[in-house]
Amino acid sequence: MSSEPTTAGRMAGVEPAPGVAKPDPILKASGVRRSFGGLTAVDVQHLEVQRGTITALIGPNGAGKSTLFNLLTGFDRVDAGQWSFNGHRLNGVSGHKVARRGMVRTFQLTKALTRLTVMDNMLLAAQGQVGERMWGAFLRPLWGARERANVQRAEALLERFKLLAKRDEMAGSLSGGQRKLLEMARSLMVNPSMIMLDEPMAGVNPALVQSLLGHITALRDEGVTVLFVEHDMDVIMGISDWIVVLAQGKVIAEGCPEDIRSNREVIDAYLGAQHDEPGDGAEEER
Ligand SMILES: Nc1ncnc2c1ncn2[C@@H]1O[C@H](COP(=O)(O)OP(=O)(O)OP(=O)(O)O)[C@@H](O)[C@H]1O
Repeated sequence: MSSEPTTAGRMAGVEPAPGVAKPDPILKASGVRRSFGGLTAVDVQHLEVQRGTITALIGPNGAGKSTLFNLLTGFDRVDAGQWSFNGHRLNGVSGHKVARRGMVRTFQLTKALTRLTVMDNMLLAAQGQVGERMWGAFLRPLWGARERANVQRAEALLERFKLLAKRDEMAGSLSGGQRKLLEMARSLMVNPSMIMLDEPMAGVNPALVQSLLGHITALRDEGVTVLFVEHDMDVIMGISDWIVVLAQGKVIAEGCPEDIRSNREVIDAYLGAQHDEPGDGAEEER
């Protein structure tokens, strides 16, 4: 174990260039395109995600981040391209099967899920990906050996995410931050090797941000690969091992936080678009 390179060590020799090859990619995508009418939402020539890292996917509003997440996880169909996870092609594989292969994405609590208890949310997630076949899951007998194991796993995860006391409460009664914790806990029910988080800090009060950040880095340290979309630059710069910048559907830059911070193209495309006010960029709003 001592000869294992650290995360930073593994990324140290990687050139900060769009589409660059990684030493041990868990996810590889090539020529992935998706249009809506005349609008090309995603047009990624090549992208690799290094195993065991926290990789941020950033970009201005409408850059295609959520669409790319949906495509890679089987919740939307590509117009062209292929991608593989752990060396297996994922084209045409449905969302819940992608999850079973170890790549999960978090889902916001839908209205229906807020009316279930925290524990039921966890148990549904164990059946595959939440959002699909959820009612079908209830029709199956719940108390086999597998279900008991699921309850145990759910309890352990709820304890880890400090939600065990809430196990029998409706998910809808949780605060914004607790919902994010539940979304993360739920996605871990299938023991994934990669987790994709869509804006994990959105709507979270500052006191819980540190706790969420701690959970994300702990997952990485346990070997789970994390890919996340986020707008908060402090969060992005603080925990990312690698950052991929998307603009108008294309990867325009990649690199470690220091590379990205000083990348002129990123500042123009991302920060320029984020801050509508003309100025010298010295002031920080909000
Ligand atoms: N189902 C859809 N039908 C039509 N257009 C869509 C659809 N989904 C996304 N788009 C468009 O595709 C583009 C990319 O959207 P997407 O939501 O992927 O961007 P994003 O980077 O996640 O943005 P944000 O940061 O605002 O969430 C946008 O112009 C959006 O309006």
